Amino acid sequence: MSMKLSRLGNDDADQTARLMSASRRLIDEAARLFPLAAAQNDRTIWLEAMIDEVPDYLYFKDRNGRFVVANRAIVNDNRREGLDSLEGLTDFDIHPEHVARGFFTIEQEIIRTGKAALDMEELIRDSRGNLKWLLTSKLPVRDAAGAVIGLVGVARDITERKRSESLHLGQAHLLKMIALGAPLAEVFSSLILLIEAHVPDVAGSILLLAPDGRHILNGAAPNLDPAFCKQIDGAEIGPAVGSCGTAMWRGEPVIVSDIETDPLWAGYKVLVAPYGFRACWSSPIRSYQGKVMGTFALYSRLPGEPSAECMKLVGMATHIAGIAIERKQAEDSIQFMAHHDALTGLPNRSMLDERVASAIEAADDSGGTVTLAFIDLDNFKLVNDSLGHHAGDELLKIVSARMLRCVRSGDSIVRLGGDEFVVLIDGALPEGETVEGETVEARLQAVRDAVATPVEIEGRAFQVTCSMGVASYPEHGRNATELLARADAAMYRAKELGRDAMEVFTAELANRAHEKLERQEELRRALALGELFLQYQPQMDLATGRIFAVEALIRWRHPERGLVSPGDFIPLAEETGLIVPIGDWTLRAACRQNRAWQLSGLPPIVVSVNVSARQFQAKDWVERVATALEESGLEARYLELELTESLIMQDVQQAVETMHRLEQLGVHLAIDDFGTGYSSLASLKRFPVGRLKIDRSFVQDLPEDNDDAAIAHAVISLAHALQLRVIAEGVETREQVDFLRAAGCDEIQGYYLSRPIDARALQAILCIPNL
Ligand SMILES: Nc1nc2c(ncn2[C@@H]2O[C@H](COP(=O)(O)O[C@H]3[C@@H](O)[C@H](n4cnc5c(=O)[nH]c(N)nc54)O[C@@H]3COP(=O)(O)O)[C@@H](O)[C@H]2O)c(=O)[nH]1
Repeated sequence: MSMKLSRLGNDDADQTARLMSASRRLIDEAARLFPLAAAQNDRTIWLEAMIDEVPDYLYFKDRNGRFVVANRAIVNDNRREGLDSLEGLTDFDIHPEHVARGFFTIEQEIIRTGKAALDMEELIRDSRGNLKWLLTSKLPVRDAAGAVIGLVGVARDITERKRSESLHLGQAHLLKMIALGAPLAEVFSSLILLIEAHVPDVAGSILLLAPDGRHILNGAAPNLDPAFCKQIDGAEIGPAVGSCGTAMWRGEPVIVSDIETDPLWAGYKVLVAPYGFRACWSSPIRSYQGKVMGTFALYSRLPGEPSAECMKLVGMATHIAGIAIERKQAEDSIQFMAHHDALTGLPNRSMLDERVASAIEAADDSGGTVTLAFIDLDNFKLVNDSLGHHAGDELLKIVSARMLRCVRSGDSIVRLGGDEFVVLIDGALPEGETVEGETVEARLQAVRDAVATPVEIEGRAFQVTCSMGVASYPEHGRNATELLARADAAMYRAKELGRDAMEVFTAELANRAHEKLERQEELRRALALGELFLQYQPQMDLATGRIFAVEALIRWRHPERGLVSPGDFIPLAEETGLIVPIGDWTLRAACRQNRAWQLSGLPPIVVSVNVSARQFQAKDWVERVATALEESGLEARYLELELTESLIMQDVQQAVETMHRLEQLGVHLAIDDFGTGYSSLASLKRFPVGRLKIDRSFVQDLPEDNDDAAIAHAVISLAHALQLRVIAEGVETREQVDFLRAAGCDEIQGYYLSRPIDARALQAILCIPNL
């Protein structure tokens, strides 16, 4: 028995041990007294007086299950009218048949086997109708000869413990439901049922505050009539809108103890009257930050106020409901973010695939068609570069909203990223097919017109057009990927044709797209097979005539097409991202070559390397430069990186930070093609660069062209004012050299000095003292 007792809590074990020892004494006493029981003597009186003081049930039954002795606790809980004692009764007299049968079976087993049954949990209903949990032990009683003559029972009321256990289990179950993402309505129903199981005669309800913060939405009310709930759904909250509408409005609990008389229910009591509810106690459900998200209410058929215990349960319920709602909201917002673009709120690429797939499915069922239009804004970069990202974002939001207004509810506008959008429409363009009385072409034209309507941002008005490429299902592609690729190819064609145009995919475009893919593969192979190599073009100091630097220029020796100029493959490499590995290769090869020249005894020079935006924006770009230097053994001061204005202007802040990190490495920085971009003079002074390179386009018509001459003068004086050196590129003639020297230009590069040549040929030039 001690082993069994050890399974109980300390308190329970002590008490049970105490009761068991009292029972044992009672057993001894009863065995001694039994033959005389009919004529109770004085000793039984004091014995009964003693056991009557014990708050637990204590009784002795004969072999037939008849009570011989029963203490006051069990008698009180099973009192029937006109009955002061249980003596002579059996469980069949005081419990329903099925309950009594259960007790009887166990007791007969104890009597038959002589073995005790310990710590049994039993559920009974007492004479007041209350359900009670008992922890019961029953032990056989033997006479002097060892024969079982009956049994002693000890039972303790453990209803409170069971109640709190079931509450804890219920809470744990609810939290598990929430964690596993069970539907909110199911969580709410379970929560309400849990509270209803612990508060007698109430019906629970959870209402939610709509996202507009003004209206009530049904949450759950498993034991309220759905017709009643329907009447409340959508009601506007306010200072006198029943208990819940008022609790949401006030943001505090509203306890209405009599619906019939309370003014808060004046306009609503007729709704609840048919269901017989007289009291309604409602408490707000709040978010972690305290925002009201709904209410938890209990309806009672009796007028009155809730007990403190009941309000404690309501507090627990509002807390759990709050967690469930917040968890659902977080899940919804993650879900939304995964499928929508954060800036414009439009569906994103992942949603496009789904929508195209279901549009295709619907088209297959109806024998219809689907049109996909790829849109790229034409002058978006200009806005971003000149007015900054904030203005660019504003523009994207305005254009998105306008496009949305041009399409029907069944159509989709998707933002792919940057300034690229997709319009998805049921129906095909080429046949001029009409959807709801309007041709698809007219609808797409409306989108283009909406984009092209002038916009005013930060007090400045401007116009943005778009290039649109269109592909249709089933004519141009069988799935989202194919349709998108073809619409994209058509959009590129529209750009090539001068922008602000709409192009439909054609077989010719299909060939071009195929060719492009092939060229991309060829370029990838070229890098792997070593078909790329570098040429170097010298740069001369005009004051000393010394070749102080060279620009590294990439070349491709194509096995069939011969020498391919970078102008033919760098744009493709940039578009496809291949520029990153190609640029890495160029950087490492240029550093290695420069170090090789130094080791061969030539006077040290700087090697200048072109950098693309994609390379520069790579997170580990500075580390890549450091690695190239380390691997080659070249000192950082013999490397210069040429950055274009447009590259820097894509994100000035980020660019300046990266430039500073490169400067700390000791690398020189120059701005290439100066004058062709849109760098503001104000930001120029923030860039840690050493040189400006005047673009070839301003040099080629010098000295005759007055405009170019003026530009060259302006760039030179600006650079000098900022303590920068100036190099002119594309210098081909003696006249140009003379003009530039007279204008104060520091350095030159161009065919006048030398075309780009390979490393060995350049070595020969470097050996010539001064040009
Ligand atoms: N990201 C990288 N870009 C690179 C790399 N190598 C080259 N490039 C870029 O490709 C563009 C075309 O380059 P290329 O055909 O090599 O033309 C260069 C020179 O050959 C040319 N040049 C030089 N002097 C003259 C001249 O007197 N007349 C004349 N008509 N052309 C001349 O100019 C080009 C150099 O331009 P720049 O870089 O702006 O100094 C070109 O944009 C290259 O930048 C690479 O490795 N990575």
